[in-house]
Amino acid sequence: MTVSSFPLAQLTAFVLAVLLAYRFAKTRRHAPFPPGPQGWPIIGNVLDIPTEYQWKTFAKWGEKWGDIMSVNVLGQRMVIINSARVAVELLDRKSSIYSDRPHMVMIGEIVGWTRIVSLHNYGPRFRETRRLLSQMLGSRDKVAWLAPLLEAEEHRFLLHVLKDPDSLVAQVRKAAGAIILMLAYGYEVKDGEDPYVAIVEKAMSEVSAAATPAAFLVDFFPILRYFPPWLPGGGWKKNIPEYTKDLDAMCDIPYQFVKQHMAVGSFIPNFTSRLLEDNLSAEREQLVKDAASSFYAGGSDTTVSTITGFFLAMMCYPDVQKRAQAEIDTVIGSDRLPVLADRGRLPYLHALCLELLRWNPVAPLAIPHVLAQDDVYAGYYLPKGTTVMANVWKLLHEPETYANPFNFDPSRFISSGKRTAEQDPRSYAYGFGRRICPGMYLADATVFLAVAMSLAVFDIRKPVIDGVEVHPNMEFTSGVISHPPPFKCSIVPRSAKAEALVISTEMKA
Ligand code: HEM
Repeated sequence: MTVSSFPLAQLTAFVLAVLLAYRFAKTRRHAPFPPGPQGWPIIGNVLDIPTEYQWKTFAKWGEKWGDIMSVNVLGQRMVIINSARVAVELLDRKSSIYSDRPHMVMIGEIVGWTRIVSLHNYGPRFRETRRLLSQMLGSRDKVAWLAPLLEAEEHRFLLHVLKDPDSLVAQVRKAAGAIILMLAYGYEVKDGEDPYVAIVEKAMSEVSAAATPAAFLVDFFPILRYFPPWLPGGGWKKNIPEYTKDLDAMCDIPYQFVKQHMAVGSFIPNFTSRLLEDNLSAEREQLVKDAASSFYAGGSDTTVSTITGFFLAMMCYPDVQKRAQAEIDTVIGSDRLPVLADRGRLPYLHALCLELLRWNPVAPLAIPHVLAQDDVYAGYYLPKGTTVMANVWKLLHEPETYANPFNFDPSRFISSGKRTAEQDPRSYAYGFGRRICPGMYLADATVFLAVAMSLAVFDIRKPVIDGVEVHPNMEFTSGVISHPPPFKCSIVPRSAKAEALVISTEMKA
């Protein structure tokens, strides 16, 4: 093995060099692209793109190269948008051609995640899945019908946090999973370890690790998928069987749960059951199954980041917390918990939820879009197949749009006297055009309930350890989904009455 691996390594290197040279030669034939940093021959800007916090580097590059710029990644062009104007003009207004997704060979094609809507190409299957999701979640009014379920789940969350404040993040995660599993499959999550939550969380953690840009060379050179695993550099293949098995389990097991319960006539109506009532073709059944899994894929980790970030923000900005609590006390009082229908009467709470979306956006670079046909914009040539990334983080920290953008200040979204409210961050935080987040009304409602209910009953403070107040790290993580860093937090009931309210409400829930 050791004797033969040297020529094999050389052979692999040779084949890669040929592939790179071919890609480079192809690229040079193209007309001018939007400007960007000078890259190296063949590999382009690969070495310039950091592996972490890419949105910060892209924002800095934007100062030099402008609102629309481009880089070359191993011969593939990637356009970066650093302004709201360009994002709206391309991704919203020309959405019919800017709504494809990157071709992810490893996680998408080989493991099979292309069955989930976020990785669907723009086409009939994508449109049908979006139509089905929209029937349930596509407007504020539709989500208002789900209010009793969301409120019950957030009540349960309060009780679990009351009993064990140190398990905050686990409880946020569990509540998000419980909402999705109930909506998609009518499945009620058990207390303690839940087997269905474990199945979906495992598949989700695998895809988030594998979906990191440039994680696999095969995404750039699809021919590598046909190389045997024993060649040098073939180690990426070893996880494929496990990843595929876990994805199948995530899609199949909750779906079978619905079918079994429908067969005996005992089920809570849900997204899947509503679509399974007629006799379906095998193809249609597959589509319904995959659409239901898309709920979890899109909604499990995202609201978790925003709600956990809320607890971090409240510790660090006690004045904001006091003002929000004062609003609840005045408008709702202390005899009941806030509900979704109260939102219109709680403008500061509403503004607080907007500021959470803006302050540290959950998806700082959204999900990349891909251009389906050649386009020309502002004199630049953008060929079919170009990956287009909107730097959502930059759009939401633009000083011309948001005064003192690094301050956490909900009042920026409230008009007063001569001051007009700043741009609603939901215009960008949920993405763009035909790919805009299909769960945004659900996310909006879930975040509002978690924030309003928690502030109604808890005081959230920095922990005191050995008599010293501990200041948390505030730097959110890097990644497709950005999370608050781990932190400790003191969560105590605001009063005996608040505590009793949590306990009694849970009994009703
Ligand atoms: C605070 C919470 C959330 C935020 C900030 C958020 C944000 C986003 C963003 C930025 C995208 C990419 C849009 C684009 O490509 O332009 C997206 C896609 C998606 N989101 Fe959300 N999301 C959230 C919650 C949810 C929830 C609760 C669901 C559950 C149904 C969901 C389901 C999806 C799906 C299925 C996609 C893929 C859509 C597609 O590719 O067509 N999201 N989301």
